[in-house]
Amino acid sequence: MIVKVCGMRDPDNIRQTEAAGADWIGFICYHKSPRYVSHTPAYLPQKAKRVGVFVNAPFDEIIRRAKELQLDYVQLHGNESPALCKLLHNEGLGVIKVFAVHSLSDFKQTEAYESCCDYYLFDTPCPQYGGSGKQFDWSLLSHYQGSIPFLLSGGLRPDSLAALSHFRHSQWAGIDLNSGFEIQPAMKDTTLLQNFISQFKQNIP
Ligand SMILES: O=C(O)c1ccccc1N[C@@H]1O[C@H](COP(=O)(O)O)[C@@H](O)[C@H]1O
Repeated sequence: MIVKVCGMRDPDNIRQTEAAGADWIGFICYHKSPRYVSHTPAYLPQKAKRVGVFVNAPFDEIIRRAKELQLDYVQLHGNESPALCKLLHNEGLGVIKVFAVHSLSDFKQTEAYESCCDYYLFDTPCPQYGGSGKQFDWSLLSHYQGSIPFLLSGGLRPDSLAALSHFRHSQWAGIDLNSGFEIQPAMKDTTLLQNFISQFKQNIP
């Protein structure tokens, strides 16, 4: 299982999060977010994959930030088209398309992205596009029958372990941790993260 920790910008906090066992570390490149990363942190993850989070950004901006932050993946939270995903994929970037899950009809939209995405991320709908701190109804995911693996996101917290241990889906590939582990926006509690990640990986390998 992949454990992604998102919304980071402080160099020491990034280093400690990587040491805590995060497989992927995310940088929010959306200027309206309180976790916005305006410049390249003095430390970038070396072992963990680097993920940039965007909301309706133009192709050129995504490519510029991908170079600056040495991104492995781009995570797209807006109305990005399959054509844009394809262009980014052709540039050598891994593509994670995000879908806000309101109802089972939302899974229909995923079909158009199957040939251009590496992962999907299912998140809670919110006006700010992400970082809501709220969980959605995971039982809706039983209606997702696509071929692309997905990360589960939205409001995961230190006390989510029990619920995660009961969750099952053949395409479930990982989780995304964000505001539920913060001391303040963009600063994670790395002791909480270390405990959570080690228990998660022991129980759900
Ligand atoms: O965290 C943000 O501020 C943010 C803003 C805009 C788009 C995405 C954002 N974060 C992503 O939101 C999800 C869920 O976060 P949370 O656990 O509910 O706080 C996660 O994928 C973050 O990458």
